[in-house]
Amino acid sequence: MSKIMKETLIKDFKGRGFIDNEMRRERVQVVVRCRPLHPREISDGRVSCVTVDTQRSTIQVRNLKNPDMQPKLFTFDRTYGSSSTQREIYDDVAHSIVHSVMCGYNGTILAYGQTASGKTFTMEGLDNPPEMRGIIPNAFEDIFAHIEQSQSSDHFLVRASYLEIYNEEIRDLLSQSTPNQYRLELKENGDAGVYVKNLTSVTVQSVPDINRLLLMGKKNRSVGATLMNQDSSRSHSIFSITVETSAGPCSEHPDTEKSVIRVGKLNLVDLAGSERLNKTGATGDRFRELTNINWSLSALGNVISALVDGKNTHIPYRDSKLTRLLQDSLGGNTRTVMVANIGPADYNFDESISTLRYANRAKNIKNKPRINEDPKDTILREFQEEIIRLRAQLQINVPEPEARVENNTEREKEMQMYKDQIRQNMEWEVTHYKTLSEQAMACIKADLERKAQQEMEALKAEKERTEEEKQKIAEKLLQQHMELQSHYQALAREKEDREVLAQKLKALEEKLLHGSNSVNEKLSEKAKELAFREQQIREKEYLDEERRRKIAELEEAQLMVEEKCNTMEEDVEAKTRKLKKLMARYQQSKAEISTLRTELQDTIHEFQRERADMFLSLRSLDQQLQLKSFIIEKFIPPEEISKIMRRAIWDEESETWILQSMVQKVPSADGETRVYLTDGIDKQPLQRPVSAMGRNRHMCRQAEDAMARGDRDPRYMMDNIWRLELDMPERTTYDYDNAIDRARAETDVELALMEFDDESPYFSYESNLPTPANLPTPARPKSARTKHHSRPKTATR
Ligand SMILES: Nc1ncnc2c1ncn2[C@@H]1O[C@H](COP(=O)(O)OP(=O)(O)OP(=O)(O)O)[C@@H](O)[C@H]1O
Repeated sequence: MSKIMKETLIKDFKGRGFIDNEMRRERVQVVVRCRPLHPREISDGRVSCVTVDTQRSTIQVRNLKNPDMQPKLFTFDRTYGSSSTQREIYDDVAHSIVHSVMCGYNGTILAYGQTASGKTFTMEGLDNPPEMRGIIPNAFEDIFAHIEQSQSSDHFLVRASYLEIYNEEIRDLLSQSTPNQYRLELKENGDAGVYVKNLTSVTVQSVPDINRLLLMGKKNRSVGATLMNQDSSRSHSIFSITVETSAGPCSEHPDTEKSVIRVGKLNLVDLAGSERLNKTGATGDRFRELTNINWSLSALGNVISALVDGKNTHIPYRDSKLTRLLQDSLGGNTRTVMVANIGPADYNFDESISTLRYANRAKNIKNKPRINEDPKDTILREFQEEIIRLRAQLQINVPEPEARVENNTEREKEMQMYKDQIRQNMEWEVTHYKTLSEQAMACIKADLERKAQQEMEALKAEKERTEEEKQKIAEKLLQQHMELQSHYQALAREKEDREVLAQKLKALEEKLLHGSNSVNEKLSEKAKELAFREQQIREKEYLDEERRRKIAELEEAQLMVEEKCNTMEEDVEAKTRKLKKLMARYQQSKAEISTLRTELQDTIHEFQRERADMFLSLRSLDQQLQLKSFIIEKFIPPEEISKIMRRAIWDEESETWILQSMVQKVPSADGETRVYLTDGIDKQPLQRPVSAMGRNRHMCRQAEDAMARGDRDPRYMMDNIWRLELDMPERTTYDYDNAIDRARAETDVELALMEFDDESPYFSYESNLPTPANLPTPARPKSARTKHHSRPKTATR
């Protein structure tokens, strides 16, 4: 990031009062958006109880049921009324966070509020028309326009992931697996902090790419209809965009050979809506969803309170998956903005007040944002190194086969030249000898014949030699041809390899985005638009700041003028005015105290309501627990329960009970592995049963005893089993002559008559049924006469 950029950011945040100079800390920015009344609310005759003052960033809520009650006034960093536009919200709230993510900061934008208050509308908006798009799609456009605008030496790698927390389970919304397979675990390590193991992270190159991911994830999200919202989000969702930036040897680091890599992560969080249990009357799955939503939101509230309190050394991040995932955003190293959404309708008075209180507390959280510079294991660094390696591999010089072909043709030309010379010599000799006399000709002829004879012989010898040489040359040529062939093949293979490498290089280079590489008409237009908008935002901020400053100055000047009145009359008047002012202030303070009192009352009422809600869910959980204990007590033998309890271990990571394996393998001193059977305390070596002496097959204990008694009962003869407990089946009848059996029968009758008492809350007798004392003695069942079951008869062989 250039120095100017950094300074602008700091100035921007200081200007808004988010940065505390000494501590380098930054407040969580909190803005409130109040949506318009729904057509349904209007037709139901609902009216607005909310007044938004965008100039003073205040919001006032009146209780229309109780007009005597003082309206409640809250002040935030910014407030937006029903006429606010999506663009306005993005420019004021999200733009600077997205901007800082591009510079290597982490940023979080969080939408909070009651169900149907407009969280999803603020975060995602509508697809069409484009002006209705929310923070998430606008952030996509902004990120890619920033990349487009940056210098060509800068490289970027953009990745996206999308998850939801549904019923305290983390689900990967970009996974191709079926819903049951995409539940993920949370992990923590020093460098990465809290992260989700195996979460799908997709590299994206353009706005349409990332929009496709958002659409895909939205299809997988858990939504359902509630009384207030047809498409209510039943889970908290987090869309994360990680931008890795390689800034190249820049003005800040001129001597570095390697470029500096910065990693910024933007979390776009759409929380599930809070709802009162007793207001919705939800049952079944909806009840479970709602309990989990309220649970995690109250865990978030507890984290906010603990952070704001300042005295708390323990912040309960581990209470829910949501708070663990937002650990860095609340009190960590992230720039955070919370958008609290409310509905204006009078019947939502309680919920709106509760949301505003929640947001008011969050205003005081302080974070310590820092740039993530050169963190370990960045994917961008890996890609850059791989690209350098591939380029080097592709640049190795390979001699081209054409050169060899050229050599061959030159040799052929030389041969042709020699042939031409010999032919010319011969032609000259023939024309010279034609001019001589006959005698001389005879002499010459004889001489020539002799010479010819000699030459013939010499030629014959030469021919033979040439034949041999020709043979050798042919062999050599063949060998050369084969060599050439294999060389061509090697070259073809090399060419293929190079093509593969080039493709790999192209794919890698395409994943990296460059400032000027990605120039295309549309994007350039977008970049221009972005620059223009940025200018507008700055101007708007400057004007806002100016306006605030002028109001303060005028107020101050007014006071000064009043104080400077010289004449007595003026003095008296001024003093009277001052007195009036003091009186007004006194009245105001009095009113404030009474407001605080009513607020305290409200808080107590709210607390009582929340307690009632909690009690309701606790009771339901307690009932379920009692039912399970009841089933365990009545249907599982106590020794089995204690065995399971001994073997059960609480697994911190998966937050579930797991059963220790019954078979334990322990390496012994002699290097062998012994196998033991364990019930959690005792260990018995697991061995094959010993064969009875003189027998060639294993026998059970009963068979051995029977042998010892001399009993030759044939039913043990074929026993080849480890352990055989010949337990009798459970008794199903009672023996009324036996005192214990009689008591058991009476207890069973009592249990059959018991019902769950909502008030106590314990099991009690059904009120309209007779108690066991009044019961007539049940008729003695016939089978009860038998004291014991007769042993089942074994089939004789
Ligand atoms: N500022 C707004 N302008 C116009 N319509 C809005 C605005 N805010 C919300 N709405 C409309 O209100 C309805 C509910 O909004 P939305 O689904 O965003 O609520 P939510 O808070 O996300 O609810 P839940 O928590 O149940 O998911 C939608 O039909 C949406 O279009």
